[in-house]
Amino acid sequence: MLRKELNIFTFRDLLEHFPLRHIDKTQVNLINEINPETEFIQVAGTLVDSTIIGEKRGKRLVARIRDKSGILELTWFQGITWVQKSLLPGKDYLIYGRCGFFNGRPQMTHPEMELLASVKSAGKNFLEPIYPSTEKLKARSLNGRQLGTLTSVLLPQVAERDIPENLPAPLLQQLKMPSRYRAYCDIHFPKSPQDYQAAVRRLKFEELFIAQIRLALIKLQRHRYSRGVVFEKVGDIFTHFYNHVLPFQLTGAQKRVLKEIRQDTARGKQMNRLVQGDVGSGKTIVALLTMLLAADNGYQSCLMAPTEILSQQHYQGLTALLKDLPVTMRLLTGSTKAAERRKVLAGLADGSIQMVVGTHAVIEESVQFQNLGLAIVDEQHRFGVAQRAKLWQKATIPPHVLVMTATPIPRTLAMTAYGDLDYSVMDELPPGRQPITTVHRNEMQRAGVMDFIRTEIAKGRQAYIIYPLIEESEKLSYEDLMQGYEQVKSFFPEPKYYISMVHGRQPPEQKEANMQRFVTGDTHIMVSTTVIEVGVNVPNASVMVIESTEKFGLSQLHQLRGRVGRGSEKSFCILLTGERVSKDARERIKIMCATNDGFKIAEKDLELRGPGDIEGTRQSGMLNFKLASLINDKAILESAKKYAQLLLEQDPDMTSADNLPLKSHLLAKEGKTSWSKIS
Ligand SMILES: Nc1ncnc2c1ncn2[C@@H]1O[C@H](COP(=O)(O)OP(=O)(O)OP(=O)(O)O)[C@@H](O)[C@H]1O
Repeated sequence: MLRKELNIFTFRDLLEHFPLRHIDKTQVNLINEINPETEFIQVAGTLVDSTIIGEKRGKRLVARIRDKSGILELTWFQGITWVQKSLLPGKDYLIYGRCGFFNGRPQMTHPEMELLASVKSAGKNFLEPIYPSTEKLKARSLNGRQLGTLTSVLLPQVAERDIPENLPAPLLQQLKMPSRYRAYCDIHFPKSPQDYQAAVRRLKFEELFIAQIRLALIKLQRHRYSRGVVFEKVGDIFTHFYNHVLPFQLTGAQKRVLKEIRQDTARGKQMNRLVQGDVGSGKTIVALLTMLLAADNGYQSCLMAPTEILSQQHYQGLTALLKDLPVTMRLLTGSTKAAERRKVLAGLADGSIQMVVGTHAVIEESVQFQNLGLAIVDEQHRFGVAQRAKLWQKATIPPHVLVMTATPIPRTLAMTAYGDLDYSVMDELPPGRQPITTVHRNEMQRAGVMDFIRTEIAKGRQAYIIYPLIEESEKLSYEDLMQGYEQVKSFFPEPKYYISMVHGRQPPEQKEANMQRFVTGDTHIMVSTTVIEVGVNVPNASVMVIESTEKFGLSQLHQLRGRVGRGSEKSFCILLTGERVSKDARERIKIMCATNDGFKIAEKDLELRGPGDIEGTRQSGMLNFKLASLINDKAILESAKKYAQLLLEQDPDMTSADNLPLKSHLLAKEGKTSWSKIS
């Protein structure tokens, strides 16, 4: 039962099934004293009766408890039959749980219940642990409190040597943390709230510290043992481009990142850098300058984008900038025609093509480079780690890898999910950009929104109207899009207005042609699904209308909004919804209207959804912590990172006596025998 319900297989699993909270058993609330401010309550009373009421989805079990001051209703929606069987009317119970109010009366849903007699006879600690449990287990006398009985029997059998220390003693002393054994005892059965806090802090630190050590180690091993091609000079191509072609001054952030890349690529080790830049922060030019650096040093480079459209756009933009330079760039995607493909492959193999832009077609087996020195992945979270790894195998000395992402990730998440990469942030927008004004409008205000688009078009601007199409195959949203398109056409009739439409069901050439008409300004409005979400650059577009905003997540909304405000004109984002909007969607809209800062939005996204759902981090097992939270434990994480780095700086092989226990713990955890195998 424990296995099935809680994944508890061993004694260790039980020890690591940590309590949710502790309750002070001496504190009992009287029913008539409960008020809406009381969150958790503990009541002692007699079970009056229990009845199953309602039908189908409304079916529930309601029981009544009486103490000397009044009656309290308890409700269950799940495990109804199990629970009713276990309840004994006329007996005294101790009841614990979160209290709500319904029709002015206190009510508890799915409370913890225990016979008062058994609580008294057990004579437990006064700070009693409450464990996560399930309705099935509760009905089998293994509720959140009773699980504690199992642990209280187990823990005294466990000796200090069974839970050996894994952190270095000097570190524990410095941070005034309890031993690992003490922490395990105190997290279950603390003598005081302070002991409990100290235990939790120690165990959270341990989790985060070990994760940070592991990440730092991977990075360290790469810096130590990897070989990388050397870009030793800034040559004529780069210099000419920088002085004569580059159409603007680089921002401070662009210069800083370029400098970091210069350092990485000059030291004979493989670069593995993640550049995280907010939408429109100018990552493409940094990519191009790095490719020029590779060319100056006689190396080929490739730039991979997540979609055909983006590859084509990058290719067109970059070749226009390169036209007077002695380098050849080609495009290679899934839809490259066979004859052209053969030419590109031959050119890459004999070195006559120095740069290739494309989709993941670039990393297929058949693509051989003469001397690939740099691979840039414009990731936007669509390329998996496995694909990146594939790139590295293409050359005897692996190429430098630069991953660029336009989805800002909160610092805590980045430190954990990308801690093994070198990491730069581009948090500065090019000068002259005006903040985008974002507003929320509902269906009733649609005509006003269309009028607004007309006034912007009259000023020479262009507009996007975006529909949610979660899956391109989804019939319903496809029909929505088509209906929307007809509606937009009726508001904006030809020949005064022209509209482009782009969606995933179109053949690539048609998609590209429609896109191109919008890019060149031949059409005024782009009606599209989220295929334009990432990377499209039309600086003249000043209005972004998002239909059914409630269906989009925050980071997606931010990406979409980032398609406007890319020139010097004032831009607007209009978030359209139906009249009724869920609380969550309202919260997202509020954040979007309040800020344009992708990093702030990412923080909020993390708070609202938790780390497991944040885009790009899903595959990362690194984020599954038992106790630590990347939202609430920022300070512990920062300190774990600091001490992990310090430790490896002082003792990179962990050979000192103090660090040996940690080393063996890590190796055991990884199932490895030697240090160099951790990767
Ligand atoms: N330093 C700069 N000064 C002025 N304009 C710049 C600068 N850097 C880039 N730009 C321009 O800003 C626009 C956005 O740049 P780019 O497309 O590289 O952004 P990005 O970071 O890739 O954004 P996204 O991820 O949203 O596509 C482009 O039109 C580019 O030419």
